[in-house]
Amino acid sequence: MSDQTVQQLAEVVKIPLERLLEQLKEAGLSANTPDDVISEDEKMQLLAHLRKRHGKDGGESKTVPRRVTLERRKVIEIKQASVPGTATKTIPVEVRKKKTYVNKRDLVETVETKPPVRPQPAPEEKPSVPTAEPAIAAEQKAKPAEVVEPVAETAPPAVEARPASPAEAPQEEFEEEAAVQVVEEADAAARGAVTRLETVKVKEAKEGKKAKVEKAVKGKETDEAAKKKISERDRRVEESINRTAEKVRQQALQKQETLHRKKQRDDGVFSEGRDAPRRPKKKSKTTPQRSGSPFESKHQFEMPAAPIVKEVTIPETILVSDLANKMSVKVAVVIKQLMKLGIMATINQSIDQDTAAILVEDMGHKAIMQSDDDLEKEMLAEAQSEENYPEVPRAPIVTIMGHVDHGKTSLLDYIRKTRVAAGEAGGITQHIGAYQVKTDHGAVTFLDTPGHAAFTAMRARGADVTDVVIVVVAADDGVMPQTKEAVEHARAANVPIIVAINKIDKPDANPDKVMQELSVINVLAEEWGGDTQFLKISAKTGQGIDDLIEALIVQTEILELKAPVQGPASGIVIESRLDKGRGAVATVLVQKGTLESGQMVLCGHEYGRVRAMFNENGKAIKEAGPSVPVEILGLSGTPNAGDEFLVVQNERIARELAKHREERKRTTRHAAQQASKLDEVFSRMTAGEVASVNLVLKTDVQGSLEALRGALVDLSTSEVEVKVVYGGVGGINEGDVNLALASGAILMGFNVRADATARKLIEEKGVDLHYYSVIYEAIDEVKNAISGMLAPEIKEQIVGLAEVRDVFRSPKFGAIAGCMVVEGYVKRNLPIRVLRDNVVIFEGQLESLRRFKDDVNEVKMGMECGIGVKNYNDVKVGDQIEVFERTEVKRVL
Ligand SMILES: Nc1nc2c(ncn2[C@@H]2O[C@H](COP(=O)(O)OP(=O)(O)OP(=O)(O)O)[C@@H](O)[C@H]2O)c(=O)[nH]1
Repeated sequence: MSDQTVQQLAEVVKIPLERLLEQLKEAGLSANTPDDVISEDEKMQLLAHLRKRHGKDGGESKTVPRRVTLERRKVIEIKQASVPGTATKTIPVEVRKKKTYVNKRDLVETVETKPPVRPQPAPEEKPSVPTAEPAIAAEQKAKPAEVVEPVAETAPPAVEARPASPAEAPQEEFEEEAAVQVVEEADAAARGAVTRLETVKVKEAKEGKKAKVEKAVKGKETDEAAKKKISERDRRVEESINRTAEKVRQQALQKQETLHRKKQRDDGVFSEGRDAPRRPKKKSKTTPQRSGSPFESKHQFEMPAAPIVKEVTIPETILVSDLANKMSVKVAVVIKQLMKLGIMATINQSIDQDTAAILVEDMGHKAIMQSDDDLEKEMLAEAQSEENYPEVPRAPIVTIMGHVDHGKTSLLDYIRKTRVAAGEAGGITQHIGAYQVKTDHGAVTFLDTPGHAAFTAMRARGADVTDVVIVVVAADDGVMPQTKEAVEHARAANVPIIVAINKIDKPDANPDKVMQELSVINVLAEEWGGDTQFLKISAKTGQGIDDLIEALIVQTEILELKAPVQGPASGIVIESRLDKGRGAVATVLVQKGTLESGQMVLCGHEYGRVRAMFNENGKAIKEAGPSVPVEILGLSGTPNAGDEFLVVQNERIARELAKHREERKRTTRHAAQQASKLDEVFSRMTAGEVASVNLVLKTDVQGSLEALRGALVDLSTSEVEVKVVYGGVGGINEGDVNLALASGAILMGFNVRADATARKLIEEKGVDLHYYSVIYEAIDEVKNAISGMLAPEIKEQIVGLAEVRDVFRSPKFGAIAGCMVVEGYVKRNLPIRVLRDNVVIFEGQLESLRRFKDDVNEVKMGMECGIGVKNYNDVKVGDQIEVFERTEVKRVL
């Protein structure tokens, strides 16, 4: 561009001449008339002045400083000759790198890479006092600017006021779209947050979204429309967030409610099984809330305003913990209540039905008594078919008893050998605890457990299987103590007796003597006017054995033994064992119905499907009818001999019943222990429960047995009968305990003690055992028990037991027993008894108690000591010294 006059310049830049002259003057230029020539340099001088002045005035200073604050902005001056031959022009250029525009505090400038959009003035609002500056700067537009941008402030207002260029319009749309997208993203983020049930995150998303939206929208424009958009988006975002937050809250509430219910269930609020209120069905996700606030469903369980009266079913015995559970209270509460009733019980202790009932009523609930039998009957009724099947005659079940060596085993062997093995040629005879023999008149089943001990042990477990007892007496030996025991045990069980006088082949056999001796104990032969069949046999030669079997058949006819053949089987477990290869093997005796292979059976507290059945010859069989012993495989475990077995319809019932029995076994132990206590005779008598007091009596000598038996039986009144179910001489053994258990009897030891095995059983089963050393004490106690006048009891407690291992003679003390204390402790000043074979042979005091050379007061279990017994010098090795203590116990009825 060549030099111009002021007039020309004014025309070019389109400002009044006067104004230009004035500006020239202000700039200190010499040109002051319209015709003065202005050089290029002067033009630049004028531009610089104007710029300077604008900077001072503010004009665009509001925007400039914001921009110049950008550190990366670089202003350079480019010298360029716009027209060849003319002087080069200096163009100030501001270089801004896009990235460096980021200004965190002012987002408007961060987003923009172009000059900020200002409110567009209407064309007439053009500045009334234009300056030369824009015109000069406008020239820069022509220059190439790929990497540089024109300085924003050099753009004339007209340029700024023009509508957005076509290039800017899509950019604007894009930004709007971006903003919407941000909103959508935020929404999506919020939805994502909702699904994770994280309210906090939702909040964050909310804030994040807002910021983004603001950024985006502000970056675009700040006019009213934009604000409206922002507020509209804000509202939408807000709504979306609120919606998601609401969802989150509802889900949290649902979760809370579920937990609340679970806790209530755990606390036992709904612990009443079937009676418990049903849980409301879980709402499906799509099901809308019924109405109102989402908190509506939170408290479906409301604190009751009045105490809840529960109907508490109480079985015969119940564990403290179970009782607490049934009343939905803590165990500690029940224990406390029991203490108030004077009962100290622990959580695992079982209490009887009456106590439980009192406690339940005390706690404001209703007690419903339930007998275990009822419960089991109910379950059994469900398990078994109700149908009554016709009964047909069945084989008798026979047990052989007798004294040692009188020929029980020989008799059984002979019968089995001749009858079973012969009949089942090739079969491998095996011991399965019972077997059946076929005769011309019918079959007979023998229990292969000879002896009254096994018989009574079985009875003690509640299994009265035997129909007939054969008492074997050796003709050359006569009636012996165990012969009498056998008779008494058979009588206690109310089982008819057949006497087999064995060894008749022997030259010194004297059957008459046997008959005579038996008549003394009231076993009278038919030919002597009695009702007992006597057979003379020889287990060795087989003489008379056919007659014996025939007699058995006759007895069966008299007894009219019958059982149904049809229907589900039931019976008794004879014995069981665990076989390495076959698992649990049980011999069962079918009493009713027919047992078939493949059926589900319940045996005591074991159950299982019968995988296979074998008879006594090891032959697999498919079914077994009444009185048939059979070995079965497939049970879950080994049941006890004497357990009942029965066929049930399905496994579920079998499992439930087995579990119930197991539980009952656990809880009824305590109850069983109280079954036959002398203390309770009167109360049970008055309650109409007992009409007889059964006693098992063991004494030191025959004389005291007879005296005691007679005196005790004489105590019988019109209301109660005192029965000595068994009386014998000698220490109390396992058989005696089993007999007492089987016949609900009280055990009495007169100057005798129970042996170790018997003591263990007594403790385990809780049999009531009383020791006496004076006859009238025993008589008085039974008398008082049945008359309800129980005097304070002088209770003897055995505190220790020492075994004599050696005996020394001392000139000073006489016989000194070198002992080992095997139970409890030995105390010097306590009374003692000397026992020989569990029979009391001396009662007195200790003279000396020593450990090594020292006199001591007490010696504990596991220690050795020297004992001198006062006034007794006959202590022998193997004797026992029992130390006891007498305490007075007040009786409570
Ligand atoms: N002469 C003869 N001897 C017999 C007879 N019965 C058994 N014996 C013998 O008597 C002895 C004892 O017989 P067992 O059958 O073992 O007697 P048990 O009663 O079973 O004996 P325990 O099992 O110890 O109680 C054996 O030596 C038999 O051989 C018989 O009828 N005549």
